[in-house]
Amino acid sequence: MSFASERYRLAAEQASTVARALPYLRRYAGATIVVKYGGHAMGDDVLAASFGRDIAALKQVGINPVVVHGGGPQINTMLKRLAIQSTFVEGLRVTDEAMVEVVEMVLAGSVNKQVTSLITRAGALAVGICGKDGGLIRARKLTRMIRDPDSNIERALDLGFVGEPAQIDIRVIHALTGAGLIPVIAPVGIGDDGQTYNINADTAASAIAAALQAHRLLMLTDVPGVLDANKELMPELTVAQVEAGIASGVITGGMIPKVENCVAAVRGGVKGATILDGRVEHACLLELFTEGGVGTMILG
Ligand SMILES: Nc1ncnc2c1ncn2[C@@H]1O[C@H](COP(=O)(O)OP(=O)(O)O)[C@@H](O)[C@H]1O
Ligand SMILES: CC(=O)N[C@@H](CCC(=O)OP(=O)(O)O)C(=O)O
Repeated sequence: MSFASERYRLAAEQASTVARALPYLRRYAGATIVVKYGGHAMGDDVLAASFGRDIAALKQVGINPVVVHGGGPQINTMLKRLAIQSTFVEGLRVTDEAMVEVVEMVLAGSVNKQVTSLITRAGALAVGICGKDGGLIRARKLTRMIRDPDSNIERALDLGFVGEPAQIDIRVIHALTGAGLIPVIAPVGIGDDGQTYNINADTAASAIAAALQAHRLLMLTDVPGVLDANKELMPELTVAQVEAGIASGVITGGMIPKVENCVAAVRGGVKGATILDGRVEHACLLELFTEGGVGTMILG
């Protein structure tokens, strides 16, 4: 093959990739996409760099990504160094006064700046904030009820300074996106009394996506999506199917709050919430720029 025809072949290949992406670029032009980036995915440098490039690429093609990150494993590492024991109830970290200080330091400090740097290094401008900034997440103490299996009596569990979003003020997000910047949000909220609250990152992402009336919520995790009893990926789930999956014990553990937060997002007006594999390079682009997507979409 001559040099000229090889040059045309390569160019045709590249052009057809662009042509295939065009309908999706049109579909998502100007759309807000909230991406929840979990702490597990951050451990791998190659994947982390790929995540940063994907978010920067979304911005560069006229989409408005808003990143909400976790950092559970990073908090664990710091607590271990400080010799502080940590316990979880139904996937939530019981957070006392000493611990909430560490949680804020790690989430709103090192992790937030790490995620911001990933995106900025990829050529877009990201700004790291937490739920306290601009009054973004007003939180209230979360109370969890559990039923004693022996007595069948329900009682409230005290999780300490674990919060849930009471009110979301999106002005700071609009101020950033309006200036061409990408908000990167740590899930730490502020109570009416100024108290710092530790908020599960999936819950924060869902509440922010609903408040923004986002086009899509993408939850990056460490499985391909929601799997059925045969461990097969379920590409779509209705709210009724989610409820059935939990009732039958097919959806368990950390996947329960994840699907519930997706349901809350779609009920709150988000068009589609997807759980997808953050261990796959370019997971966000694969989900958004292909017809079927790759993960499990929870439909309203
Ligand atoms: N039906 C299911 N499909 C997929 N994963 C499930 C299912 N039921 C339970 N899981 C578990 O949920 C986990 C994801 O939740 P979690 O560990 O809390 O995620 P993250 O740390 O990303 O927030 C998976 O690693 C898997 O072990
Ligand atoms: C209340 C609560 O459990 N908060 C979480 C916040 C971080 C988080 O959710 O991080 P991942 O998404 O990486 O799991 C925690 O303390 O670990």
